[in-house]
Amino acid sequence: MMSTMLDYIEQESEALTVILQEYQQKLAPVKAYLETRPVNKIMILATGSSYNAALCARYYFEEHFGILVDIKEPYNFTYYERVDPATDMVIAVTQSGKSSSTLAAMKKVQALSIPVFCLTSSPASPAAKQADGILDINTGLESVGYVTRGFSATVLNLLLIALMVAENRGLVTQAERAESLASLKDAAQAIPGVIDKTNAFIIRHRQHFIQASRFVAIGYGALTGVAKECETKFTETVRLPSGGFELEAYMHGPYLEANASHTLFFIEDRPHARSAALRDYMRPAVDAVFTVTLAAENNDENTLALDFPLTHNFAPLLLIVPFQLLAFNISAAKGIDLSVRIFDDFDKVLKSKI
Ligand SMILES: O=P(O)(O)OC[C@H]1O[C@](O)(CO)[C@@H](O)[C@@H]1O
Repeated sequence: MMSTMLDYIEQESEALTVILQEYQQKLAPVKAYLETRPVNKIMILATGSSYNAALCARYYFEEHFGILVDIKEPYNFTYYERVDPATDMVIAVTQSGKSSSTLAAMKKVQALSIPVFCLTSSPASPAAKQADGILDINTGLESVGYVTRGFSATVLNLLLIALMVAENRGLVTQAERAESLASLKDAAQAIPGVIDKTNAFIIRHRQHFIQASRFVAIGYGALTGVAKECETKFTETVRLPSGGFELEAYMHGPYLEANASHTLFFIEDRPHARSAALRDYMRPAVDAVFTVTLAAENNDENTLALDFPLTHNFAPLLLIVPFQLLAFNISAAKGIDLSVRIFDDFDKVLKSKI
């Protein structure tokens, strides 16, 4: 039987655990490259969910270790942008390995005699073949195009690359490295519990989610990537207007569209004063505000409290799961069959995937 999006979400815990066990082999080209030069600045080329995954991981590089990261949309990079001469390493992230814009951007970098790594779920794909080093996400491809397991696995691989670069540069002690790996393992193993809590939350608010007509997710720091992936996943599956915003950016224009038909999600790794202030301000203006947080229960029925403290930069690994489940459940409740392709000739006509 064909796997569903729900099957892939349920496989995340095991998939992340395997990645943690095997990343030294799967990401070996990174280690070999680091032996040739120290890396201080990385350029990531990615689009869609892969771009969102890079947003989730970037602050572990940057805020935690001081390793600079530029994330670029491949199409604009190819036609309008240049490589910063300070760039030490280029990683193209494409789960399918078939995104044409990412492939074209890789070729532009390589034409400058700069090597490009490809982080992909498909080591036999065109982008992987084009790469100077293949970094295997180590999950295999998903038969459902609306990736979930692959998204979480991409975030984890990028976090592990950050750790490898930091280790090479002497930015992390062996004790901190071991502690970080243990924390990532704990997070992977916490996913089944997150799924249970989310299922109870979805049952509680099912009627609301089914009739909602506009979804907005708001996050800060690494959680901006979670908000953006909520936008991507809801748009792809629920197929209603859905937006994902950085907290402060939402306050500069987007809030003005709010009305009584909006459902707002606030994404928090712990109690966050600025997020709470915006939530309190917006509550009377919209249909409902929900909070998805790693903090403990607070008796608010509109809060999904995962009660699993985690450092900010690892929080996306757990906080994305409720949005993946919401996307699956709301689309199912609306009778959308995700196994039926729509716009079936899109790639053939637009050639966005080869
Ligand atoms: O990571 P990839 O395979 O380059 O895909 C990027 C994006 O393209 C899509 O597959 C749509 O074509 C999205 O679902 C995905 O986020």
